[in-house]
Amino acid sequence: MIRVCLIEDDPIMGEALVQRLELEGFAVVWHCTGGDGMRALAAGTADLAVIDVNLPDLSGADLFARLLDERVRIPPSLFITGYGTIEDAVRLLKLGAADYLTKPLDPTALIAKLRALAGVHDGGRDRPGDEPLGISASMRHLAGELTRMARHAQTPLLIGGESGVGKEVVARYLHRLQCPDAPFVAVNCAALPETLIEAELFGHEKGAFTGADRRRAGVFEQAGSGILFLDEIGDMPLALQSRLLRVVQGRQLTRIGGSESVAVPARLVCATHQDLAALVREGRFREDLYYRVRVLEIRIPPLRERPEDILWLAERFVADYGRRVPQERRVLTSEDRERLLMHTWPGNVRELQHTLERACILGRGERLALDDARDAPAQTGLKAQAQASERAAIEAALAEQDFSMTATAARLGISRKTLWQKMKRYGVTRLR
Ligand SMILES: Nc1ncnc2c1ncn2[C@@H]1O[C@H](COP(=O)(O)OP(=O)(O)OP(=O)(O)O)[C@@H](O)[C@H]1O
Repeated sequence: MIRVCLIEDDPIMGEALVQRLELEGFAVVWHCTGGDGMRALAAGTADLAVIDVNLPDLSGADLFARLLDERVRIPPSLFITGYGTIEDAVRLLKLGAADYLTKPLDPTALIAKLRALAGVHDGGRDRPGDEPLGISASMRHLAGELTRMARHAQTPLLIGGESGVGKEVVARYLHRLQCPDAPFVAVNCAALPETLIEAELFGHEKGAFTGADRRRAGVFEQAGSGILFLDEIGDMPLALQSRLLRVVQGRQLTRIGGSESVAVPARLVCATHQDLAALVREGRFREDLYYRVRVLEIRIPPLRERPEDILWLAERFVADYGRRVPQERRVLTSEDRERLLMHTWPGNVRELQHTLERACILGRGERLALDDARDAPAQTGLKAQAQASERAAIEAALAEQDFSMTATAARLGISRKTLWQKMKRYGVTRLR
């Protein structure tokens, strides 16, 4: 059983935490003053500590600093701060705290963090829909909304949010909640060649066009009664948007070259990092389709707006690496945590994941090489220079072509798919 030393002076909060922690299978010893807590930690009988920063006799931070001075082996410690600012958290992490939570305290988030620190998995993680999206209030709220939305299995949903925030992860979460045994089919409208999108979506009959040597079901059909995830819906060519609208409205389609109507029971979940309303105003996205696909709508906040998720995700990515490469298990130090919290993550979760993957690969022993990872794409050498100028050319062409994927790809003489892949590789987004 994991032993938790709880240092909390508020009697109501302390009692509630003891009850909840014991219910979750932790053994808790509760101390109401900093002095008592310090002596308990010095005795070395706890596996984890939960420490309120504001204690009557000495602050949680002072308590921690004194134990450090006395060279006590302090267990991984999670602080409860009343201020909720990153600066406070960073100060505590600098001292060596494992993590922090802000008041009002979310007990479920506390349990998740304690389990992560103790290296145990959530008991229910393997149940469908239980894999959490994050521990921040906004991601928990979003998970709750998805639970409600899962009950309306045919209503289209639009997921907005910057590139790399986890739109596909959220769509898959909805799928686990709604229909885990039905298909989940994902299509990226920006990566598909324009000439193939129609056949890919709606399928075709044998002989419908040159090369159509057999009947083929499109993704709408492949999704059956599951979920069809159309990523980057803002990049759907205008000509196809009216056809998509007809299918979404009538819930049936006709394959290219065919006449038979095929029922479409799948739920349509679209995603975009663009401002669809602005695309409508510019005449690049049909207004009627816009209203049709966003009957339900959610926006995933960028990582910088939910800093509580940064360390939680980071722990998961490092643990994932350890599972994949057991001979190279790495551990985040307090300096690593501090550095991760200070960065604003313009590339969101994807950037965090890639940074930690590189830091794990380049690390040694238990240590991650976070600095080296952040500097990895350093602009030295011929190859790096060629890549830097390729990236600059892509950014310039995108701006020149008003961020249209099709026009930019044509301007650069490459396919939309290649353009998409290069943008992903260089972390180029199309935000104005
Ligand atoms: N909550 C999460 N938990 C674990 N991994 C996540 C989470 N959110 C995002 N990721 C990871 O971050 C990466 C980007 O996520 P995803 O592809 O869902 O983002 P996106 O918003 O759809 O990106 P894009 O707009 O570029 O298509 C993926 O590798 C995904 O596994």
